[in-house]
Amino acid sequence: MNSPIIHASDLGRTYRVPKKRPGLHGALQDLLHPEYRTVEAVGGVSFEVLPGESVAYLGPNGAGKSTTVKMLAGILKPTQGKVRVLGFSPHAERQAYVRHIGVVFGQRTTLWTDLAVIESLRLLQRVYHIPERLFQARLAMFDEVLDLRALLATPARKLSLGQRVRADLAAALLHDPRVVFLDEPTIGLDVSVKARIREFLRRINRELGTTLLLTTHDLGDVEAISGRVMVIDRGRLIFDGTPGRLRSDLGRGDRLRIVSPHGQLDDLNRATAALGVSWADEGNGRLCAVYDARRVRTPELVALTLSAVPVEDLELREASIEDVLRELYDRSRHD
Ligand SMILES: Nc1ncnc2c1ncn2[C@@H]1O[C@H](COP(=O)(O)OP(=O)(O)OP(=O)(O)O)[C@@H](O)[C@H]1O
Repeated sequence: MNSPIIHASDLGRTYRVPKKRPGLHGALQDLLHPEYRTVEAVGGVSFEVLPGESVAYLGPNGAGKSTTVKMLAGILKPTQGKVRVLGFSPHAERQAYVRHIGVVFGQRTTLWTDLAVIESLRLLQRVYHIPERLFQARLAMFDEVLDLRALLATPARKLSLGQRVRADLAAALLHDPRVVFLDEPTIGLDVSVKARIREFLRRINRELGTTLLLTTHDLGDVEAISGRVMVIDRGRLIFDGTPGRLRSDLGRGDRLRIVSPHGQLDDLNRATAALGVSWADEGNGRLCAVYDARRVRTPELVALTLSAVPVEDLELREASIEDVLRELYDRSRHD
């Protein structure tokens, strides 16, 4: 049995932020006698990650995702709990630790902005003592999916966002790290670059066994890359499981939509009342039932619907991960 390579136990982080007092007098007071309040970004999360896993770390804006990634990557020191990755304490042993991990931030580059991409990669080759043969082999592999060669001579500051993220991925993975943390790697990218990056991450996870932990707001990333989803909200873990379990645990939100210009809402509601399903009129002869496929058998619902009204067209849609997450966030906010 594989033992975990990431251990987070009651891991938390607060920030001290200066209070702002109103008016000119307040501004002067802030300057002379600053007062602080404490903001809890991550309130104590516990999880473990096995080698070779690909984990999506999801949550609404401000949930604490980036803060967690920064603590895992050794950039931020936790204010609570414990974290160990690959046997290292990331912040305390940062210098030795960074040789074993890769970090990619979609929103900012880790390349030297004035250097041509190849010069940055050559510098990293020296930092990580990568033999020339291996360096060339890795470049060739990256080039296959990321189409890197075309970018090598360009300084990072002149790259488009999509080109820059591709170069950043190459830089973060050059030393063949065992774990890679990615904070919104596909943010702002067009569909074709996104597809390329997803393919690349899938390959390094499947073929090289690289462990991935990525934050994203793009559920396409989750479907394409991750076998496990962790959801954080207001600094707390509210879900940890497979994308399939995320859907089945929260199966509500499945939809049956019909086109029935002559169908009566009352007839439909009467026919499906025993199942506890009610219908909404969406206009133009379209009628929709939102139901929970764990409780209601879809074939039975369809049969009752077809016997109640004349149906011209029928469409079934499973709850998407997006629907499910929305419900999860709503539920967590009302707890
Ligand atoms: N340097 C900082 N100083 C003060 N507060 C901060 C700092 N960084 C983050 N926070 C606060 O901590 C909380 C969590 O922020 P974090 O960036 O980790 O969330 P996130 O889930 O990554 O959000 P997003 O999806 O918007 O990127 C937020 O309330 C944020 O305002």
